[in-house]
Amino acid sequence: MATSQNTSEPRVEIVPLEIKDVVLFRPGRFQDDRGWFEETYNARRMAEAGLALDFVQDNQSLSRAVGTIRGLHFQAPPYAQAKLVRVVQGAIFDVAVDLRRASPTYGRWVGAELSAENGAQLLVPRGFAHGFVTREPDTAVCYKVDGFYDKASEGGIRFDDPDLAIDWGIDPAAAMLSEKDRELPAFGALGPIFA
Ligand SMILES: Cc1cn([C@H]2C[C@H](O)[C@@H](COP(=O)(O)OP(=O)(O)O[C@H]3O[C@H](C)C(=O)[C@H](O)[C@H]3O)O2)c(=O)[nH]c1=O
Repeated sequence: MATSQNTSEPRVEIVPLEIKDVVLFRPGRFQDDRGWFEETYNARRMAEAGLALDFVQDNQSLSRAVGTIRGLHFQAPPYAQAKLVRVVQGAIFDVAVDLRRASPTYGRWVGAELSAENGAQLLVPRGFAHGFVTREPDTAVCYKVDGFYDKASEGGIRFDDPDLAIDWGIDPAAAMLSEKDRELPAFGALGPIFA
């Protein structure tokens, strides 16, 4: 009978990004001959890393086509949401846009490659718009939010806004979008939503 060997101890890896409040990290995987095990979320470890949030809802979406873009979305206060995003199947380029008027990085975006393979997670604080483009077919994205869904407070910005100039790595004309996302307003049309 084969027995598995535990070949490595995981450690949380935090990768600094250009917008310091958006955090990219990897919880760490216990690798052995069978594969791996990972604590994908641990409230105590998040608190120890200074990333404590009270998540109240888990979401999951499946996007079948490569080049599917979901976003850029946010919920306005008092229903703003921080998000902890990870990919359980496939891969995305995940993007956060700083909408906090008082922020030195207001109107700036930051992105990271998240995949089932790399196990990376992106923590997007309240005050940001969030969106992603899929890099593989049948990509499943799971994310925790710290505020309940509130349709009336939903807002968004069109993915190809020229002022944001997000490099999605695809031809914008080839993007798969929902009708809702095709109709999203320009960044310049946003009012003062987040202080
Ligand atoms: C977000 C959400 C949606 N819905 C319903 C509303 C629609 O009938 C249906 C699809 O919603 P939507 O087209 O907004 O789904 P996405 O385009 O994936 O939106 C999400 O994509 C980007 C990347 C985000 O960061 C947001 O969390 C979220 O806006 O699910 C719910 O019932 N609860 C929810 O929390």
